[in-house]
Amino acid sequence: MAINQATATDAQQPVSAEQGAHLISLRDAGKRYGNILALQGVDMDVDPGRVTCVLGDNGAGKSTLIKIIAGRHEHTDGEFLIEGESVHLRSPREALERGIAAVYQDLAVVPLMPIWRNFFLGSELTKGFGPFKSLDVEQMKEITKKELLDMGIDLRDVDQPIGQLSGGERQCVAIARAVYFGAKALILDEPTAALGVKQSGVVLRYILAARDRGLGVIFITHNPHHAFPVGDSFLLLKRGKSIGYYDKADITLDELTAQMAGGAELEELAHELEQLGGYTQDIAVIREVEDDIPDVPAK
Ligand SMILES: Nc1ncnc2c1ncn2[C@@H]1O[C@H](COP(=O)(O)OP(=O)(O)OP(=O)(O)O)[C@@H](O)[C@H]1O
Repeated sequence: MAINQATATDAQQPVSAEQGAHLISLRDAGKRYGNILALQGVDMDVDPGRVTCVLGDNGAGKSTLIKIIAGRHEHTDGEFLIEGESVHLRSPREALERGIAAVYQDLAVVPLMPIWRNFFLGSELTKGFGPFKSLDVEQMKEITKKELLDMGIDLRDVDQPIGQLSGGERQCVAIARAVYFGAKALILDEPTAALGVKQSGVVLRYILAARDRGLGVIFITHNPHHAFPVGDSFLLLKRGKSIGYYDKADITLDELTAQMAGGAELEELAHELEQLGGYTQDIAVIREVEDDIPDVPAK
């Protein structure tokens, strides 16, 4: 199997603030918690209008990576650059001020509040002055409706409680919200992990919509079948280390799946089982389950 590992683009070139710099770059980046090395040697780039996928199993280091980029934990090794400037983010607010928004799996929504209220939560529009100041409900409803429609999300009624939406729809509202509030980079933390095939397809479509709006999207997932159709580049993590960084042109879905499943480990297991009494069929079944590709709706 020939896999061309992409050199982390321009990895060694000096990037001085600015022109031609990537929106986000990590160079040999890592994170230590005391003696524990949670993440090491990560090179990746995020660019406007592109989807960078981060794949890895449990404990691979995905959460640690998000925490660094979203400003929740400072990196301890290597470099983190935003538009060419080397940074150490100290809070999610700092990340937001630099245009990096994160949408987490357990979305912070108020289920009983209407969709429009959740859309503007913490950034409510007001009208009038002084004692006559009040929430501009009509405008907030109108903007919510328009922004959702612009992303291709047609919800009948923005007045309904957000808790009545499906998990996938809620993720989509969060994506539209980040786009409206001017995010340049959007981190999506396993947005399809808890969803069925159909809902996952819906979320994947909005990932592409955010990309088409010019955002640099970082899509965290453990599912290569979700990553491959929407991704432009793929960072593979395993036990806190980068095991590959590929451009789409340099890897196929089968190769990505094999890398994720630990192709070599599976072969070894097949060999061992065979010696124990020929259970190679079990391996075939494992592979079939892994090949269960969900439908991704056309853009
Ligand atoms: N605060 C911490 N202190 C010490 N070790 C940590 C801390 N956070 C993460 N780790 C360790 O770093 C490694 C990577 O963990 P991380 O949570 O980033 O993986 P993950 O890919 O997000 O896994 P999962 O999908 O299971 O959430 C693990 O070995 C974990 O035990």
